Amino acid sequence: MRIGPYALSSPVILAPMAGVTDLPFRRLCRRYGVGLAVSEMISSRPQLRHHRRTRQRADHRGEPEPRAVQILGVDPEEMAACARNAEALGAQIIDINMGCPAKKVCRVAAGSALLRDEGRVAAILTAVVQAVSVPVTLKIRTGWDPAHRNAVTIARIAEDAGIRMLTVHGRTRACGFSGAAEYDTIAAVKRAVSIPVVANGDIDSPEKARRVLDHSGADVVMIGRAAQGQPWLLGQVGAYLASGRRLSEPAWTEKAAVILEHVQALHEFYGPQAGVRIARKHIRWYLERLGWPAACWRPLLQLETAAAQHDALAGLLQAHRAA
Ligand SMILES: Cc1cc2nc3c(=O)[nH]c(=O)nc-3n(C[C@H](O)[C@H](O)[C@H](O)COP(=O)(O)O)c2cc1C
Repeated sequence: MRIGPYALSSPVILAPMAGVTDLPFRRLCRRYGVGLAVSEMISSRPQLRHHRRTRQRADHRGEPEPRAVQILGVDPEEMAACARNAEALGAQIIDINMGCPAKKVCRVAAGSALLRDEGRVAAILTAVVQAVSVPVTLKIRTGWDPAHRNAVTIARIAEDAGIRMLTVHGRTRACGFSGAAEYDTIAAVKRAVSIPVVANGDIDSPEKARRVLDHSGADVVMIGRAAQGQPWLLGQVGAYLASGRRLSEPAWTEKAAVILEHVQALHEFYGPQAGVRIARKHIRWYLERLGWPAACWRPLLQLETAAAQHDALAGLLQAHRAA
């Protein structure tokens, strides 16, 4: 599948997740072969443009092409300026977030709240597409609530505005993350437009990815939470979709090396203080996925310095290997 000049190397895309899909995690996931890894969202508010956090989110050093940056906002001109800035910083794809359900985002009518204002959706998409020379993509939910599933209308607006790929998370804003994602609306979107459609929501195994693509007719899948604590899953899904072949689990030594490398990369990227804090949730996800009891990893989450966190984790992994 292509997004403008870029042919995706895999039918799997890593979902943007604020607080998770930073540069260290995206690099790791790219190594396991995802076709695209979208950055955490960047607010279009001008006063945040030069904020340290914004610069970190737009950082793509050492990441393979195409590099995608997601932007969020309500004002067409601010969104256009934000997209131009992201392009100047090296973004090769601009993704627009109209799916975020967070209260603090929806309160200012951004994210999934925009789905209630189709006129504004058209204005934002047109302004951003005209502002940059790189492809612009869009991520939405199926609608605001189950009585207002307008994803098909939004998809047509997006196609008319020049959007090059549309991701649909199979839940409404009202659903938050509860209940199961549904793929009928994604199928209806796929039938309604000719731009590539990405299916997203609750995809957590190679077989599920296959079923979702078969059911929806979507071109590729996007995976978020299932990649937490097991980035290798993305490669397993990609291989299965491409050839029907089920890759075996990575060897224990590979997993241990990846976990340590990830934690070290977080310490380097954020600096020791913030790095230790941000690494905690990843450590927990990794060790939970390995089936370790909380009593085993909880003490690790109390450690305050990068060296203590790294060494304790290395010791734990080593002890497990030797056991
Ligand atoms: C912690 C977290 C942060 C998220 N941040 C974003 C975001 O910044 N932009 C966005 O479009 N979606 C965001 N999402 C939604 C995901 O991209 C995705 O649509 C959702 O998790 C459903 O996919 P999944 O079931 O594979 O996780 C976030 C989800 C989670 C769990």
